[in-house]
Formats: sequence, C-alpha cells, structure tokens
Amino acid sequence: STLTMILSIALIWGVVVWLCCCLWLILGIRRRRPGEPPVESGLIPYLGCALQFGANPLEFLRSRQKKYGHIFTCKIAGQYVHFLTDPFSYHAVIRQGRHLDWKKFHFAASAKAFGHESMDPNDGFTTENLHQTFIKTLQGDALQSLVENMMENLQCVMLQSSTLKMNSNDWVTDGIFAFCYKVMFEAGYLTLFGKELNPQEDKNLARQEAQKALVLNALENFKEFDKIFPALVAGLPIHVFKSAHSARENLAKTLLHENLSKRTNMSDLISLRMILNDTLSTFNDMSKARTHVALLWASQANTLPATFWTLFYLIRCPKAMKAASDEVKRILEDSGQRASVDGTHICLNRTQLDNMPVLDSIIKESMRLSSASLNVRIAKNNFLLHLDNNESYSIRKDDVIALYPQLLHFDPEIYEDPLTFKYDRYLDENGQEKTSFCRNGRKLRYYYMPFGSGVTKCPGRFFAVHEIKQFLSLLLSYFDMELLDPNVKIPPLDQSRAGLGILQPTYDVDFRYRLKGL
Ligand code: HEM
Repeated sequence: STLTMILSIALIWGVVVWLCCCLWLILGIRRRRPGEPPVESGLIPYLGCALQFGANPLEFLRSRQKKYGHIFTCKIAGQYVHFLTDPFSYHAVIRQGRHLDWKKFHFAASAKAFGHESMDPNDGFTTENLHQTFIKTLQGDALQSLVENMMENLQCVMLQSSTLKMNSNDWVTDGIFAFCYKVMFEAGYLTLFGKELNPQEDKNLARQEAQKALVLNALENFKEFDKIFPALVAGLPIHVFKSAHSARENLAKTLLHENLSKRTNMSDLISLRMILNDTLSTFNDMSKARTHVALLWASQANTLPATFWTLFYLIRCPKAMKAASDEVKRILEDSGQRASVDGTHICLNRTQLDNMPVLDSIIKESMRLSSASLNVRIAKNNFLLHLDNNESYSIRKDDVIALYPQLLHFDPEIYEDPLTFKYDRYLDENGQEKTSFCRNGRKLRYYYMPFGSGVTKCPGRFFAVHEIKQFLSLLLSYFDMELLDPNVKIPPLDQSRAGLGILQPTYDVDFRYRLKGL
C-alpha cells in the first residue's frame, strides 16, 4: 500500500507538472493581433526560435522571408523580435527616432559584458554623454592625430627585428590571421592607450621588449575574453567562464587610471574618457578601468578579423594585388616618398588615404563578405511602422525591431555572384567609388552596412578604414607576400559570432613574406 501511495503521489505530481507545462506553453505563446506581423513562437518554451536562428541566421531568415514576406516576428530567448527584411523599408527603422530606443540595449549589453556600472545617465552613475565623447574624439580634427600615430606605430611594429626575426631577406612563414592580430592589435593598442616609452628616443632594447611583451600579453587576454563574448551577450554570467573572467580583469588592471597616467601620447578618446570618468561618474577605480576594456574591445574586435579578410582576399587575387600596389605606388610617388629600411618612415595623411579608391573597394568587398551584424532597436511605445510598400504594422512597446544586413550583402539581385570576391565591385567606370546599387531597377539608399546604421552607426568607422588602408599600404610597400598554397580554399565564417559584427574564419591560412630589396 506504501507503493500505491508513492505511485499515486508520483502520478499527481506528473499531472501537475504536465499542466504547468501546458499553461506555460499557452500563456507563453503570444497571439497575433490584427495589424501585427506574422508570429513564429517556436516549439521550445522561452527559447522559441533561438536555436534555429543561432545555428544559421542567414538561412533561417531567408526561409522565413520566403514564407512570410517583408516583416515577421520571431520569439528569441523570451523576446519578440520583428525582423524587417526589405531594404527599401530600412529607413523606417533607421530614421524612426521618436518611437525607437537604441540606448537601452547598448548600455545593458556593455555593462553585462564588461562589468562596469551602467553608463546610461538615466541610471545615475554618470552624466557623461558617451555618444558625444565618441564623435568628438574619433572624428573630425581628432582623426588626424589618431591616423598619424597609427602610421608610426604600425611601422615600428612591422619593422621591428623581433617581429621580423630576420636581418636578411629570407621568407618568413606565418598565419595571416595570427600576423594581422599581432600587428594590428599592438599598433592599435599603442595608438589608443599611448606608450610607456618612446622607441625613437629610448633605444634600450630590453625596455622595448618589455613593452612589447605587455601588449602581447594583453592580446592573449583579449582573445581569451573575446572567445566567450557571444555567450555574455546571450545573457550567461561571466563567472561561468573562469579563465575569460580573469582575462577581462587582467586587462582592466593594466588600464587602471594609475597605470594609464604614466603613459605618453595617449589618444584624445582615452584621455577625455579618463577625465569624464573622474569628474562626471561615481564609478570606482576598477569600474573606470572596465569602461576602457569596453573601448579596447570595440576598437579591436571587428577591426582584427576585417584586416584578416582584407589581406586574405588581396593576396589571393593577383588582379587586386596589382591594382592595389599600383595605387600605393602612385600615392607615394605623388608625395615624393619612398619606402626604405634606413629608419625614415612613410607618412600618409588623411587626404592621401581618402584618395585610394582601389584599397577602399577591396576593404568594402572583404567586409561585405564577412560582416554579420544585427542592428537592433527597442519600441518605446505602441506604434505603427510604415513600410515602403505602404503597408503598416502594429508594434508593441518593448518589442525589438532588427535588421540583419547580411541579407542585403548576400542578395544576388543587388550583388551579382554574391559569394565571389570582386575587388572592383565598389569602383565605377571612372575608377572612383561606386555608390549606385539597385534592386529591381530601383536605386538603394542602404546597400552596405557593416558599420551599422543611423544613430548607432560605428563612430570609429573612419579610423577603422584608415588603419586597414595604412596596414595594407605598408605591407605592399615593404614586403613581398604570397600564399603558401595559391589555391587555398576560403575558410568558412565562424557563425557562432553571427550578429556581433565581422566574423572570424574557422581556421587560419598560411602565407609568407619577406622584406623587399629596397
Ligand atoms: C572594421 C572595423 C569596425 C567595424 C565593422 C565596426 C562596427 C561597429 C558597429 C556595427 C557598431 C554598432 C553596434 C550596434 O549598432 O549595436 C559599432 C559601435 C562602436 N564602435 Fe565600431 N567598428 C569597427 C571599428 C571600430 C574602431 C576602430 C573603433 C574605435 C577606435 C570603434 C568604436 C566603436 C564604438 C565606441 C562603438 C559604440 C558606439 C555607441 O554605442 O555609441 N569601432 N562598431
């Protein structure tokens, strides 16, 4: 009889749990109201379509677009996300200031990932207007000194004997990914955060080596932390990841104000942020340092893979190599400069960098092929979203509206053979920047969006493109380069980072380089 009792209790519990599940399913599934986009809630409670979306966002969205049309709603990890897929309607979201909020999402994501307190003035920890800080220190006049310092730092890093491991003109073999990460990270880090010493003045090799070791150690910490970034954005707490957590904290410790204040030649961005942290915020020392880790991440996480793809596609395409080399040669000749290894450095100013349409096109095309960012806005209130085809849809307060520009970048009606690298895709018949792209015979306003859109457009985009151009110009001027295997396949994109920006390759590709006989 004890057995019957246990069995009946188990049965009752079973029924209760089953009822709860049903209730959860029924209440959890949102009914489509008249005027709303079609909804897909998925079969798994809470997660909804998250797994299918995460496995391959492009394929998932393309199939739903075929089924539902220009706009549809998917439940993803408890949130209802409206995906707008018609590029002619993008402006409805990009220009929709009154009803849409972008700050909430950004501030929350950054605080969660980097562990600083909220940077949203509404939450009361700081009164800094971050957006203004970024525009003031990354664009306009500030860009000139960023670009100058980057050029100097890139040449120091590239031509240092320890990077080259050679005094002769021997070939050096390395992974393209490994090479781009080392060189760009070190130069970018020194440009943003300044140096402990000036290598032009301080010729002490031991101290130079020590500074280099510190930066390369920061790179290892950066990579360790960056690996789990998608999990943090998805909402997992950082404490689950022991080594990534300590990597982030190590980065923060090197960026404490007491350490930064010993450095010279720091960027306007970081020096202004230090002042505003100290005067407008109530952050403690570690929180201030973590805001600098956030900027280190923003300045490198997309730039590094973008540099990889650009160099990879360039080396792989002889026509692109020829056109790019000719362009760099022309720019140097016009300004009376020559690459040499006698210690004089090449210098390219903003006007010269702006006048390199071939490199520009190669960079754009490489980013078109590797970018998978998600542009997100949150509805501040219930409102009607008007699409280009004159249809309107009701959007509820707190819903998410998302654009996934990879749909646009891989649309064969906009970009013929969308998976093929064409170095001159963004050049017009006069060899200048091409800005006219059409779909169904209509000119598109938005056809290229790796840097996001509207108010959330990357404030560092001009610097980013300039630094990649500088990197390529210097490589082409100082080095011969070739793939170890000229027929190497294109490595697949690592989809685990889809939504976060430029995707990394799933594996590295070997190349070799040697100093030109200058
Ligand atoms: C190829 C390189 C880069 C790409 C593709 C890229 C892309 C992006 C994108 C898509 C966003 C907006 C995210 C969103 O809409 O949610 C963003 C934001 C941002 N980027 Fe970049 N970025 C690059 C390089 C840089 C560099 C070099 C810097 C600074 C030195 C930088 C600084 C920032 C900052 C500070 C934000 C946040 C802006 C805000 O929230 O107001 N980025 N970036």
